[in-house]
Amino acid sequence: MTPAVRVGTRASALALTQTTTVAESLAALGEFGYELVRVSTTGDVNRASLSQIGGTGVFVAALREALLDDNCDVAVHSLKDLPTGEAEGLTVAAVPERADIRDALCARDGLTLAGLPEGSSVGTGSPRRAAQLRAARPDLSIIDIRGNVDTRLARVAGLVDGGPGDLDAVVLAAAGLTRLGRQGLITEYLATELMLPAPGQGALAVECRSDDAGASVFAQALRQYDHLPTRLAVTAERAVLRRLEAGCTAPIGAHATVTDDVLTLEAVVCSADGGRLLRRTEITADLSVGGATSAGVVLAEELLANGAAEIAGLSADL
Ligand SMILES: NCc1[nH]cc(CCC(=O)O)c1CC(=O)O
Repeated sequence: MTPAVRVGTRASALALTQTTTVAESLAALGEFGYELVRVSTTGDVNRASLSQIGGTGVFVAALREALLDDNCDVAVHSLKDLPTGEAEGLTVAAVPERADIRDALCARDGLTLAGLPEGSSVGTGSPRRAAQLRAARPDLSIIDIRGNVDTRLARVAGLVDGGPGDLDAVVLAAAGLTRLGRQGLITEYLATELMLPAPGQGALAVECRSDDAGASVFAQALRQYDHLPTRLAVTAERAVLRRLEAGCTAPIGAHATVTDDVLTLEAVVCSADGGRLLRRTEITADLSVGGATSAGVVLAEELLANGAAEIAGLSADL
């Protein structure tokens, strides 16, 4: 009997549902058992504003340490929380098929974004969401919020029982809400024309030690679980972020779609106040990881050539 594969996860409700789905799929593909190893991360423990904790990878570092210390065999991350740099000794061995990429509005009284009265308060901790909200609705008051999905939902007046209800709406990733069974609270799926998601939003990454990526009991299952169109899309999106030398809290959105013959990549760079949005598209027929990376780099350079660094306060040079 093969020993159970140890699957590292954050301990939040969202992480646990995501990880359980991944672990079940892998275990079924590879015919092995699994156990969950819960790891708490700086992002979970520290309640300060995400922009304040700063740095990339607040949700990820402890999981990576657990892998490197051999406390688990694979780790499951939300791909959008994964820093774009390589992690020494570790490999993203599978990117499963992506869920809904959109951001979602959860508002009081079933309101949509257009229907929110003038001056309404909308909570988000994401500079990218804040800037695009301000661009669409300059009259709104955007409130910086933190906490897990249920804590944020509880801030909306009358949305869930017993919450403080001090806001008119919050914006969250549709994928996270759906994974938690909270999709019924979504009052509008925000169109990507209005709100480009974070690079990697709605996708997961399964990471393992590079030594195990080729030959371990679970390596074959990871290869089968990898979904190439999703991997190409997130590779292109993350290449934009990487070339712009920006992290997951930068006011940058990116979204790629992959059909049988082309990859279409869109990206937006925003000023914090939403006054300037620079948005461009790049298309490539090279459906390889290298081709997806190049598309992201080319698009980032076009954004830089049009003032992206100044608009978003980035330090990247052309
Ligand atoms: N930064 C936290 C985070 N990381 C991944 C998700 C949602 C699920 C996803 O995008 O895959 C969330 C919550 C949110 O942004 O609403």
